[in-house]
Amino acid sequence: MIRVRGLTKRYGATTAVDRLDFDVHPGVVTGFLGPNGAGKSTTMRMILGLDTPTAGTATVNGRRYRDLPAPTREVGALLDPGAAHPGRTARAHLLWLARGAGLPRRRVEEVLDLVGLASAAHRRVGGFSLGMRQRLGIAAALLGDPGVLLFDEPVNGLDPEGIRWIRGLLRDLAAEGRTVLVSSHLMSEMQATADHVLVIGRGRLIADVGVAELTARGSGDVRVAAADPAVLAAALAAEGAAVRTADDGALLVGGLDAARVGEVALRRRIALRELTPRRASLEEAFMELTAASVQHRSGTTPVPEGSPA
Ligand SMILES: Nc1ncnc2c1ncn2[C@@H]1O[C@H](COP(=O)(O)OP(=O)(O)OP(=O)(O)O)[C@@H](O)[C@H]1O
Repeated sequence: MIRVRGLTKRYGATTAVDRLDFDVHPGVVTGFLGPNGAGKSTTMRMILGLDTPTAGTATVNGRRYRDLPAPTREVGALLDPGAAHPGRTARAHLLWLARGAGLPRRRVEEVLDLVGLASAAHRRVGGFSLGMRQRLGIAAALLGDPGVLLFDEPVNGLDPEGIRWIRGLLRDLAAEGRTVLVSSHLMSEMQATADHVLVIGRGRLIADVGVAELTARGSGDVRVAAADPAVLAAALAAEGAAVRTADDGALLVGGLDAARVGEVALRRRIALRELTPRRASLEEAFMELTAASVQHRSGTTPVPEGSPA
């Protein structure tokens, strides 16, 4: 269990983390979501004792990291996959870590197996792909068999097979009763992986909510394809709807439910090819939540074309 209370970090005039309060519970995957610069890495570094809070506390199993008697057996983390020495083999890197933490040699072979690196254990880390380096970083995090795990952007730069593997691993670790906190700016990834999300923007907590509840809270829209979309779009706009056009020419209608959209089309005698009410995806719900706290926004408004949840 991770507990954060009043956690604050200032760098000069920048407040990177601003009075955060949250708990991360065992047995579920908790996503830590926020746009770039929101303060996710800084928060994780403070939980791991790598940065000192300006104010507030972060504890793991009731103690600050530096007060844990055997930290590697209680908490493991993947922060920077580039951390291993390139000239060392994967096995030598893990043996070095195990020795430092007073862990037995056989644990190194176990974690190499667990992350699928057993056959590459004798190879130098310098020749590893990004995916292999991520696996090695995860092996290091799991070395002490800790009950609390933190992963900072673990899917960054991975191919679909690597992403699928990490997704399964995170879910398995949580199912074993561990506390799993995983940061990401990829909302779609969290929708597939997390049970619960903590959303932050500009160092502040915006939401601490179940994934199902968050997507239900988003406003959603209606997707409608018609023989004459321009006429239908004008008719819907006249009824007060917000109408956008998707890449394939279908209309995405906000502010009216599917029944009303159907009635408007019938009145104008416009044949419909599709009429689909869509729940907001996690990405859309997230965009609504963070719109006010995003630091850098592009000039265009994307039209997410997610499948209905
Ligand atoms: N060592 C530091 N010195 C000064 N400012 C820092 C330092 N570390 C982080 N910051 C600032 O704190 C803010 C939060 O950064 P942080 O890296 O925690 O965000 P993040 O949510 O992890 O984003 P990203 O996904 O881009 O890493 C940013 O404005 C960043 O520039």
